[in-house]
Formats: sequence, structure tokens, C-alpha cells
Amino acid sequence: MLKAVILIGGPQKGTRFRPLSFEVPKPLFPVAGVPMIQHHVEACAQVPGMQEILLIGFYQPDESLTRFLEAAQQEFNLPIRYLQEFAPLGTGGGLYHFRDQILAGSPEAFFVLNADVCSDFPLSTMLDAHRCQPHPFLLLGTTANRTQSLNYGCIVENPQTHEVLHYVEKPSTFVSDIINCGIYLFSPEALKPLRDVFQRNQQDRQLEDSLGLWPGAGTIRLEQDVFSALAGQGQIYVHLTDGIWSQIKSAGSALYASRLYLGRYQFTHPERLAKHTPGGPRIRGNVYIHPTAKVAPSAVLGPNVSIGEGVTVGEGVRLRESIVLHGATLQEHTCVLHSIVGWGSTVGRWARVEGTPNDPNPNDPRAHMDSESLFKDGKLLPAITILGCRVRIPAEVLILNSIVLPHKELSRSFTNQIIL
Ligand SMILES: Nc1nc2c(ncn2[C@@H]2O[C@H](COP(=O)(O)OP(=O)(O)O[C@H]3O[C@H](CO)[C@@H](O)[C@H](O)[C@@H]3O)[C@@H](O)[C@H]2O)c(=O)[nH]1
Repeated sequence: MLKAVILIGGPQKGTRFRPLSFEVPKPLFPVAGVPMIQHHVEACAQVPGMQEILLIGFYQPDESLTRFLEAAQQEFNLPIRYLQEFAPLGTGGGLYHFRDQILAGSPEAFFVLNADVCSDFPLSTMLDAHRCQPHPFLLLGTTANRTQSLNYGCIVENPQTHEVLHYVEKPSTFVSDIINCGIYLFSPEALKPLRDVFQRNQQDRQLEDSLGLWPGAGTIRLEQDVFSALAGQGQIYVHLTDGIWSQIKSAGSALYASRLYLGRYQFTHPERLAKHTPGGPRIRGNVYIHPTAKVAPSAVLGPNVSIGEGVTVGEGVRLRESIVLHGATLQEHTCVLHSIVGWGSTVGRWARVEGTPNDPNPNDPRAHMDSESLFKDGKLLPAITILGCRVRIPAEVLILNSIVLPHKELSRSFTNQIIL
């Protein structure tokens, strides 16, 4: 019997995702037409023997989370529960705090998945590797180029045995081009080192603060406190993948992840991809259209377009490399490229909404999406255009490389601006 834990974090973690995280918890942001973590849930549900999926985070449970849980339980016919941390406990603290729930029913092993990654989740191959040679920790690793590797956990392995010999979280100088994907398979013994870290932290806390007000109580950083500490002791192994993988930290990376998942739908969910039908819109490449969306026949969509529930797309609209969220309206002849149009927003006739893609270098197979800050030297970097929820763009204007905060009613064109 197996279980899976998805680490969904909490509200203050989604800063690079603003203004989109104002409306919906980041793990529920639609990527390729479904909530970001539905891709995780689908992958877990496909592993034979999966008994339960637990989401651990510090979000206040709200309507959107409850609705997601109910729908997912029904669809996958599996218990899927949310366990709320009383405070942010770090990537390992929640696993230790909820250890009884994770170990209930004596699972043989459990997957741990970061919510903000996009992957083809090779969980069954990880499980096969674990069953061949069981170890407490199995990490999924992939390669990155030297510069980008510094943004991730870096792994030095023994190439023969794949044992992790050395682990450094986001090093300041180059350590290894193998990076941690944030996808793990742990055996129940993995909780013992977590207990040791917890107990050590408690002792340190007593030394540091006899009043018991130490703010980090219960916090465990899986990467630094466990992986770095235990590397080279025969407990941590890496399973390398060359499948799709990307982090989803910013809105731009959500759009890139959407492209990766839409590409995968050809094999996994062909029914989710729009097809050209007589009298329907022209479809180019991979496009998702929610069944309730109304798309005019003269619109041209794709590649990499995802259209949400109740969206209206008018005559002559051109839409490429974009996500249009629930209830938005694109009036006749608008052109939307490399952009995210927020919930309930309206783009007026003949308006052009355009962003600049920041995709990984296509000539470097080890390149990943750069999810760095929006600014450099005090200037907004060119990036995709984002319209927050219920924004109104008038007819015949140009909105280029800009971020428009929710509920704004614009009256003219804007370029390279954050419109507050
Ligand atoms: N439950 C819970 N989840 C958390 C907490 N803090 C972070 N998380 C979740 O844990 C995951 C990792 O979040 P970060 O702490 O932001 O780390 P990171 O910068 O994404 O780096 C991690 O992931 C990389 C791969 O994407 C790794 O390369 C890196 O080593 C590390 O594991 C995310 O899914 C986030 O939601 C917490 O206090 N509680």
C-alpha cells in the first residue's frame, strides 16, 4: 500500500505569482486547463496500490480548496485530504507533524511532491527502483546548466550506485549539474531522521529561549536539515530523469508549464485537446477549451492556449501562447499573445495584449525556465503580460509587457508598466 503527500505551502509563499495568487491559492491555478496540483493527483492515482493522497500546507481551507478536494475524490475514487499546519513548518515539518496520518495503515512507502513543479511524474519507475533497492530516501533528479543549477538543490551522486554523496541547497558556487526536482519517494524509516532533527531543534530552542517563544518551533527544512546532513551515509539515492520538468514559481513559468502539459495531453489526455471541427474556430497546435467556453468560428487559437470555464472569444480573435481564465471576454478582433487574462476580465475590440516570452534557451537541452525577480536594476524586465481579475481593457489600445492589478479599468495604452 502506498500514499502520497503534496506540499502545497501557503499564502505568503506565492509572491512571485501575484497578482494571480490574490484570487486563488497558487496550487489551484489552472495549468493546461486543470488546477496545478491536479496533474500531481492524476499521476499519484495511476500508481497501483495508491491508498490516499494528503495535501499538507498552511492555507486556511477555503471554498476553492474544498471544491477541489471533493471533485478530485470523486474523480479518482481515492481519499484526498487536506492537513493544515498550525504555522509554516517548512518542507519537512509538516511531514513529521502529521506522521501518524501518513503512516496510518502501514504504507510500504510514500511519495512527497512539491506542488509548484510541472513534471511527467515518473512515479512508477521510482517505485520500481525503490523496490529493487529500498532506501529511506529516493530523490528524483534532472540536469540543469551550470548557472541555473544554483537556483535548486544540487546533488553529487556516485554514478555507479546513484547514492547521494553530497547535497547543497541553492549553492552560491557550482556544485553539480544534477538538481533536485522536488519529487521524492520515502520509506517509513525516513521519518526517523525527521524526528532527530525535530528533537535537536527542540533542545536548541530550550537553550535559545527559555520562554518557549522561539518562532521556528517545529520547522524542518527537508533539504538542509535532512538531505545535506545525511548525504554520503547510504540513506539517500537519486533517480535521474530526462522527462519534462519545470518549476512553477512565476506566472511566466505557469504559461511555460501549460505548454509542457498540453504537449503531453497528446499521449495522456487526447480528449482534452481541441480539434478543428467544420464551423468551429481554427486550432493551431495544442489548445484546451473548456466545454462551457463560447468561441467564435473565425477566431484562430494556438499553439499553447488554454481557455477556461465560461470564457467568450469573439469573431476574428487571435490568441496564442496564453491562458484565459474563467469568465473572461475577448471582444471581436482582439489579439492576445504571451499573456494571462484574469478571471472575469474584458479585452475590448481590436485591442492588443502582448507579452514577451521568457522561455528556456531552446539550444540548451539542460536549460530551465528562469523564475527570477520581476525587476533588474529597478526596472521591470520584459515578461508576459498579466491582467489581474476583472480588469477592463478598452477598445483599440495596446497593453505590452505589463502587469495590471485586479479591478483596474484602463483608458489608454501601456507599455512596460505595473498598473496598480
Ligand atoms: N506544507 C508546507 N509546504 C511548504 C512549506 N514551505 C514550502 N512548502 C512547499 O514546498 C515546496 C518547495 O518550496 P520552497 O521552499 O519554495 O522551495 P523551492 O525554492 O521551490 O526549492 C525546492 O524545490 C526545488 C525544485 O522545484 C528543489 O530543487 C529545491 O531543492 C527545493 O526542494 C513548494 O511546493 C511549497 O509549496 C511549508 O512551510 N509547509
